[in-house]
Amino acid sequence: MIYTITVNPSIDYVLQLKNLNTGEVNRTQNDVKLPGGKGINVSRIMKELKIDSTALGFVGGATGSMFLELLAQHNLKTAFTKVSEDTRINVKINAVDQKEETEINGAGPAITTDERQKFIDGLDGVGDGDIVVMAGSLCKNLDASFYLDIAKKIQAQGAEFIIDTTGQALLDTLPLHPLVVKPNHHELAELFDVEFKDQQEIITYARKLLEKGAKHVLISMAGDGALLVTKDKAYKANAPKGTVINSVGAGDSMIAGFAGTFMETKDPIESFHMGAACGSATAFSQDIAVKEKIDEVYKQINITEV
Ligand SMILES: Nc1ncnc2c1ncn2[C@@H]1O[C@H](COP(=O)(O)OP(=O)(O)OP(=O)(O)O)[C@@H](O)[C@H]1O
Ligand SMILES: O=P(O)(O)OC[C@@]1(O)O[C@H](CO)[C@@H](O)[C@@H]1O
Repeated sequence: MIYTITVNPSIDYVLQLKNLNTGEVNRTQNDVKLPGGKGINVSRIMKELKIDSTALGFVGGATGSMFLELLAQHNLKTAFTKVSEDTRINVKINAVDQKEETEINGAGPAITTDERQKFIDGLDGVGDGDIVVMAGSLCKNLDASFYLDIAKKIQAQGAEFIIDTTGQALLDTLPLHPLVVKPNHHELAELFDVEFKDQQEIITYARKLLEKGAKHVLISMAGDGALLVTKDKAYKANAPKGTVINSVGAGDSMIAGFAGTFMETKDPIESFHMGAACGSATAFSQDIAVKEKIDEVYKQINITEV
């Protein structure tokens, strides 16, 4: 079984307007509310790929109830831990004429010691052969060691983990050998406090994540595609041409496509191909991509050694 952990899920309030004028009243052309959060997006893509997953995390308050209602439409298996503070609302603004996406993400609820413990105890059933995907920001009073504690616990129970987070929280988990890490190229540069001049430098720094313990390293580069870097090789997936509608969740979709395919095939290149297809398919969709879109985009992706 794959478990996804979204510590800090959200209602994603996606607003589309022609132009965003800050300091003025702006009116939307179209708006939707989606059940958001990185692990949720991973579970949603896995559902499209017919791969079973259970979504875990903290939910609370009236916004938490609405989040669960929105999520119910997707028929995912879930086991959330209830908390007393409200689930956050994240605002995503797509200014169509300006071709600009602006995101404002809430801080999310504070988690009490009891709620934290209840969540950790809920992982007792995770075991041999399971994969746990941990993705997204932590709630405001959870320290960076939260992911590390989970990784240690589920590993002791025989499961593997994938982590999609940034900064020190990511670096701390590398000695535990995560199955996959997927920083985007900006996050990779920040990790090492460098600026990349070319693709070769990105590959060099991605390899440092392998040296520190990651089993597979993907680097996503939005409209420039993605890289899969192994000890002695590197592969590039192109980003097919298409109309970008809402790229929120493209990175999560890539992780879902990679992890789901890897669990079934153990073939990193085929998994990368599917990951890239899911990422671009989501960028070309209003919401997280559906299977038909993924299949269409898959045929337009080429994986080349670089
Ligand atoms: N404009 C685009 N055109 C085509 N493919 C795209 C585009 N944006 C994203 N993708 C695909 O999706 C992958 C993941 O996107 P991106 O690099 O934006 O991830 P991210 O920064 O983790 O995003 P997020 O946090 O919003 O999920 C890219 O590597 C690429 O394959
Ligand atoms: O604030 P975080 O946890 O880093 O990111 C949360 C978020 O931006 O990530 C998803 C897209 O990747 C969205 O569904 C959600 O709103």
